[in-house]
Amino acid sequence: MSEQTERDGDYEKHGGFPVYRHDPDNGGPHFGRLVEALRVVQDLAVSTAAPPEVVEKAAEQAEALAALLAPYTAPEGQYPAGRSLELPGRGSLLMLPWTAERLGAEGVRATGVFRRYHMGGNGAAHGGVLPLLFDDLFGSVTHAYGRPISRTAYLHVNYRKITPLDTPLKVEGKVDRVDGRKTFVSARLTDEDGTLLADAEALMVVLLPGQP
Ligand SMILES: CCCCC/C=C\C/C=C\C/C=C\C/C=C\CCCC(=O)SCCNC(=O)CCNC(=O)[C@H](O)C(C)(C)COP(=O)(O)OP(=O)(O)OC[C@H]1O[C@@H](n2cnc3c(N)ncnc32)[C@H](O)[C@@H]1OP(=O)(O)O
Repeated sequence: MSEQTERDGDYEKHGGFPVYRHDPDNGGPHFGRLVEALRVVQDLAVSTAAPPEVVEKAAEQAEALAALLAPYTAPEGQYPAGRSLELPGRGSLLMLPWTAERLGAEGVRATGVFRRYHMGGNGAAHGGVLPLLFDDLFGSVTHAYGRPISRTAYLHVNYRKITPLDTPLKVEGKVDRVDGRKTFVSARLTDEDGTLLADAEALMVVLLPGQP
């Protein structure tokens, strides 16, 4: 493997995408703990008003943590973040810390909560995190359906009700229709009572050989 991320034009008939494989170790024994601790830090970073001496100490510790990890930067597809299927958000801080409960051709279901870090205004989830949730779900839906690697061409979200924080929620997505390179998908976000909070539909387009 070269210094560059491995790219294979015929990577399971996908486009010119880096090779991604599930990390069966989920990053090893401590990775999930690290990601959760960092999520707590994110929650606190957006919701604390600490005095300057505490902020200074926190900044020093954050800088020390960054310096500890920096030597281990790896090429795309070769670090556990995003590939650790058993961890919330697949171990990626970018993703919502949700867990897939069903992952198959019939559809994908995930459960989780929006946390303090995801707040928009007045105690509700930020409108921008719902498309993130749906977009990532649609990647999984398309993959689990057995479609080659595809990119989102459009994503439409209907915000039906305020999405609460710290409340167990469920999202379910499925393939509605396939037409050549096009996969039409849809999903619903509901609370535990089944109340519809948002729904979305998207078009995923299969990448051509070598397409980024
Ligand atoms: C993640 C799992 C990790 C765990 C590890 C385990 C396994 C891993 C294995 C696999 C990983 C699984 C999933 C993750 C993989 C990938 C996810 C990546 C998701 C993204 O990263 S997403 C980022 C945001 N996304 C973009 O950044 C797209 C930018 N964009 C483009 O790259 C082009 O735009 C493209 C390619 C979309 C199309 O371009 P193009 O030139 O190839 O094709 P063209 O334009 O001809 O469209 C073909 C047909 O789609 C119709 N069409 C197109 N666009 C339309 C629209 N907007 N509305 C209505 N119809 C549309 C046309 O009308 C035509 O239809 P028709 O054939 O009927 O005429």
